[in-house]
Amino acid sequence: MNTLEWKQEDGISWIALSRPELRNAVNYEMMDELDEILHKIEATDDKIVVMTGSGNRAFCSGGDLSLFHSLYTEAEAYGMLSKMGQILKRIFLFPKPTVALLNGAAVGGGCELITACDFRIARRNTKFGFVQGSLEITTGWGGGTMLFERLKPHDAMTYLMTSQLFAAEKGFEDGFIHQLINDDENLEDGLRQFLNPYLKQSANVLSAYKKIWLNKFDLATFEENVEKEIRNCSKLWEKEEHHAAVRRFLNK
Ligand SMILES: CC[C@H](C(=O)O)C(=O)SCCNC(=O)CCNC(=O)[C@H](O)C(C)(C)COP(=O)(O)OP(=O)(O)OC[C@H]1O[C@@H](n2cnc3c(N)ncnc32)[C@H](O)[C@@H]1OP(=O)(O)O
Repeated sequence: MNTLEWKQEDGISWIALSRPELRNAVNYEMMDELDEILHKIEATDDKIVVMTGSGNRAFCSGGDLSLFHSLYTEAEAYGMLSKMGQILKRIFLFPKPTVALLNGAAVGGGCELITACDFRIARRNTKFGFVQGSLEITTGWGGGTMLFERLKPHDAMTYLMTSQLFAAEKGFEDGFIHQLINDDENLEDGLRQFLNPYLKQSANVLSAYKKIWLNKFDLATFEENVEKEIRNCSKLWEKEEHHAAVRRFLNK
């Protein structure tokens, strides 16, 4: 694995996004490795999947703009967006409970990635934000559709429409972040404290309850809405406003 680290410990499968020099931005290799590792984890008797980032600055900064800025047309954008969209759907529908441990900022597609997880845990004052609007696009990996399954509609619309960065405390108030870890606490210890009651259960019990949660979904409509979201983002991607916004970021 070049872009991820995977370890299994005490019933937990840990996945760490590992491109800290680019704030764990997602490239094609990371997508392929994520897909491979999720397949492997599904076959283990691990109870819970924890996804985190390497370094202490970012969980994930979304798509790798230095790479994806070369995608110009709607069709080119759709190819990348739908590839990662499939992986986010896989995480959202994963048969074991999934947890995003925010070691740092989760922005853009990185915020979509944490939304695909069942639980989110963050150190106080960690920032998260669906900043795609500031790049003249919308969520493009399915995270917008998934957010409406995690929050009250008004809060989901505020997160998406304002393109703002929020502190973890705001997410905790809204029920998006499920545990805040204090600055003087070790991040992993704080996670284990949150997970201990879950880890006391068997893998079968945990996956059975995850299945009950997923059974409520009209899967066909969910998948259709994710596809529409990806198509919408692809259309906006092609516009000059988006390309100019990405150039501004890369030339900052
Ligand atoms: C559907 C998803 C959607 C898509 O793929 O279409 C996206 O996700 S679009 C990308 C949206 N993401 C962003 O706009 C986030 C951009 N990054 C940031 O806001 C910051 O980097 C932050 C808050 C994540 C971390 O800030 P910090 O001050 O700690 O770091 P720097 O900004 O100085 O960045 C360090 C270094 O990393 C490079 N970098 C950061 N994010 C990306 C990225 N998404 N793609 C490519 N490169 C990224 C940044 O340019 C710096 O590089 P350097 O060569 O050291 O200047």
